[in-house]
Amino acid sequence: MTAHLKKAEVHCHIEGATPPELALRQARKYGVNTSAIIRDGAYVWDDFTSFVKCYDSVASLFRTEGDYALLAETYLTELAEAGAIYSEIIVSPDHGNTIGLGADAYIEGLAAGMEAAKAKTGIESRMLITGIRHLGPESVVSTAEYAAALRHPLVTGFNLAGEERMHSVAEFARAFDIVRDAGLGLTIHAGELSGAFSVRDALDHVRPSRISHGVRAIEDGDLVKRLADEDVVLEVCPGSNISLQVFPDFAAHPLPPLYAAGVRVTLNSDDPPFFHTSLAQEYEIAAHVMGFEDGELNRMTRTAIEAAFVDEPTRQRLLAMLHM
Ligand SMILES: Nc1ncnc2[nH]cnc12
Ligand SMILES: [Zn+2]
Repeated sequence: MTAHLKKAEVHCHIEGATPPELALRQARKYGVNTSAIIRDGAYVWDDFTSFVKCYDSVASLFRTEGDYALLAETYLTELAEAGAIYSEIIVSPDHGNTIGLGADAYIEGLAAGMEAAKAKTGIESRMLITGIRHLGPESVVSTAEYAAALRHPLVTGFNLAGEERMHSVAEFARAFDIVRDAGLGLTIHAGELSGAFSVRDALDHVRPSRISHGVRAIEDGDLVKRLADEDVVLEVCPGSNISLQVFPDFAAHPLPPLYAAGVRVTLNSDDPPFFHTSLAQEYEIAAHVMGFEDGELNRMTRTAIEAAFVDEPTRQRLLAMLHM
């Protein structure tokens, strides 16, 4: 059992955290037919491309500040009930723009939900704005410019998500330069759908402190050593990787050998209901399927706090909570 452990995660896409029941409620509110995206209470997709399509349809069910506040509050409250003290949610102002809400109202709605969850449960959270890779480098530069200018206290980082097999990392270097200069924390999806080369490219062109996934670094021993030597933190999402068939099963997942090689790793849920998981379940699988002991799981939680994009007093307060 891992229910008693304190937990933290630094990688969850907020629209991807929508419980199907909430999506159904939103669909009723807006008169949207969901038969193509939800069947028998579960999201319908069968590969990364159809996953993104389903994800975008779910995102389109959130149309007001209040809708986004409800989503953030719902997710973070449930996470806190599972023992989480900290969460970084990946947010995409592009979704706010697409639905006609606008980026500022999108961010303010999420922030209101994060504050409501904190008031109820104590959970601390931050937002990472993400560029969407398959929309291309120009779109990601605009998103980076928006993130750099925003200066919202709860927006502390930048990510690049989406179809990893499109474009080269080098094409996004300028976007990351913009947000680095603005003082945002940097992480990037790599080594999930693409191989070890994508992790090396990310390190060389973006210089992030963390990599979203990064697990396919296991294909290259020198790269694994580089990750360990350079203290790069991996945001590992085992349930997501199995659902998307990056690895055939949990027995083949590289989390244990990465950990054994001294790579700093964290446990994350990615898009929990899409991948039939939750942060609590990721801890359970790490314990009971991968064989990690409580002390090792606590070390992953500590790594998440150490690598979190928060100010130092907040980090010290969260680290102290791990000892309580
Ligand atoms: N697992 C994932 N990989 C890349 N982009 C995403 N967007 C939402 N979930 C994602
Ligand atoms: Zn992700």
